[in-house]
Amino acid sequence: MSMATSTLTKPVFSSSSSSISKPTIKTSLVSFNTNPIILSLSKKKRSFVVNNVLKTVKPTQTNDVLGASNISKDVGSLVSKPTILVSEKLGEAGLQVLRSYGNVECVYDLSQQDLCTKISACDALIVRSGTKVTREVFEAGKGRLKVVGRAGVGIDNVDLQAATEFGCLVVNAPTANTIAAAEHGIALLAAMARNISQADASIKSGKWQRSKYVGVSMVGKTLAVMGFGKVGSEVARRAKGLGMNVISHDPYAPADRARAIGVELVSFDQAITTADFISLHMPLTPTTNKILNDDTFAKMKKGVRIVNVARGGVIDEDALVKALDSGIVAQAALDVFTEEPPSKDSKLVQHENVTVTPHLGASTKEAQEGVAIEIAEAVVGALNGELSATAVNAPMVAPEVLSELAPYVLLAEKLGRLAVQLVSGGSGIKSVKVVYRSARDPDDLDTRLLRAMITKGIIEPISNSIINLVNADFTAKQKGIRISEERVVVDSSPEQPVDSIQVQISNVESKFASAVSEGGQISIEGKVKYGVPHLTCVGSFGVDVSLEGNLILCRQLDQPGMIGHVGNILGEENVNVSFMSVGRTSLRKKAIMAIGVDEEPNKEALDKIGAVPAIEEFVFLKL
Ligand SMILES: NC(=O)C1=CN([C@@H]2O[C@H](COP(=O)(O)OP(=O)(O)OC[C@H]3O[C@@H](n4cnc5c(N)ncnc54)[C@H](O)[C@@H]3O)[C@@H](O)[C@H]2O)C=CC1
Ligand SMILES: O=C(O)C(=O)COP(=O)(O)O
Repeated sequence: MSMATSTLTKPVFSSSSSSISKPTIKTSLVSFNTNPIILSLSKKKRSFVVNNVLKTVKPTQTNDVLGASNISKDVGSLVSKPTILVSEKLGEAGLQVLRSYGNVECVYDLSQQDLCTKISACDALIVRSGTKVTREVFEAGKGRLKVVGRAGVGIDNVDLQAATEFGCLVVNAPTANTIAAAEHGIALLAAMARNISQADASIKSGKWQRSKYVGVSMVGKTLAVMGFGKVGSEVARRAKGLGMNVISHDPYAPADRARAIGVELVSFDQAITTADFISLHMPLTPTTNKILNDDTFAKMKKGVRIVNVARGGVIDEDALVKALDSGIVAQAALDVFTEEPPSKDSKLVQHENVTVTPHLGASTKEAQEGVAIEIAEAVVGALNGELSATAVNAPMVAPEVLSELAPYVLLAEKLGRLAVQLVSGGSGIKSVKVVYRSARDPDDLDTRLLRAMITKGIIEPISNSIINLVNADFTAKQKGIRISEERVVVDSSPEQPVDSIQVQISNVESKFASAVSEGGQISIEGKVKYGVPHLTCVGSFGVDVSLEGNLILCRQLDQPGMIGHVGNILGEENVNVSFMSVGRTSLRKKAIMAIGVDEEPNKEALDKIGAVPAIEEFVFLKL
């Protein structure tokens, strides 16, 4: 089969028409809700037309993989600044970063109901540990809430599953409060060993009880650090400086990192049975929930001392009270509680052998400023459509990979969008196959971003879902769409990450029969040329049309004058043609004409195209 392609940047006008056979399959306009019209897309600014007025907005990334330009389908919200709700105290430096970007509302101590009400008008939410970001919050923020920033490490107060389902990115600030938390752990350890808070309260109540508050020494004692991550390892380092023998349990920590600071990694049981002091530094997860309980306390050395600056939930608090009462645990120093604040009459808090602080681990001036800046930058980046290095519920894509893939991301989304419009009925899609042709080794090509954007292109036109890198796979699965990928190594330049992307949709009827390949699937293929996405193949027909504006695909008998004829019709209706390309299977037989148009042709124009006798079928597609 020979395939010839000719490409013209402007239509060639000719009045010749032909009167060969009647059209067989005709289709009409496919209309979708689309995003605001982006008129200029430069690194410096974006311009939008709203009520006939040209407006510009802050710089944004062109590779908007998080769908930030899709925050709302309302154009007005795009030209106004995003609204960022800060629901807990945040350092001033971070607030300044946020204020220079959006409207910042700081409203603290919101009830769950008030948070849900407020969130529906917010693009971003910044929280610390005190705000419960539940499924209801994500439901209320649906369609607008784009990112939740956790100004700190622990994200156990955020329903990550719900965030993912609603396509909301969750970012945290994992590094800026490490030292503060470690220092607080050490402070609690020393304060507990020397009865500082109890002695302080005693002397302030007029007593002088020197013999009552004899403490224990730390030097030479064994400290078990449970969780050898950022905080745990800094606690270990400091405890070594105090002359303690430090062991650690962390199933995921590399032994050489521990060894480097003189810490032995041991099993959970070995840690808790040999320790004089236990310091907890693991996240609260279903596995670590109540990891210290009746059974584990029973295994500990009598008189063990426990520090918790991780999360209250890692300890069964009732079991700890029992262990304190029985003397298994001599003392505990707690910064965190299952319920915060704990009830006033909490037996644990009131226990004379317990030292407590109100979740102060991260509360140093330095840490709060650092965390605030870290989270503000991550949130602003996310609102710009960038992927954050601290994304908690999205695949990490390195910035260099992101920038390299940028034009392919656009191509992927447009191919998905085109492919779905070729399906008759626009629904019932079960199986999508994506074929990437690339000279790269498959290990050097991260296709998650491309797959997500194809999924976005396929699903968004046929549903109310807003798809981005966060929720693409989840939503596809939920809608019963199986997306498989195939890599074909081709002999082209490995400089380019991808040579071509082909999207195939199987087991569906097409409203444009020529888009169905010999294998029976709807199949379209595209390439990036000079940084611009192009459609290069429709079914078995080769074409070459840049994927900008809208597209008309016509199948006609290959004969002179067709381009001019259709171009004339569009010209008469004031529709500007940006690109034209003809692909044919063999001379004077069937040909496909791909016409890029800036405007959406009206019904009359489309009817006139349909009435051209040589045109057998056509479809208008919105990109
Ligand atoms: N009290 C406070 O104000 C603060 C509390 N934190 C809490 O401290 C904890 C640790 O924070 P980072 O060190 O920054 O996190 P990280 O992620 O660097 O370290 C956590 C470590 O726990 C380990 N881990 C996971 N499951 C474990 C298990 N079952 N047993 C033992 N180890 C396990 C992980 O492998 C990881 O190495 C978090 O829960 C965080 O929320 C952090 C900062 C301040
Ligand atoms: O970063 C963490 O995990 C913390 O626990 C700190 O919490 P906060 O931001 O002080 O409410």
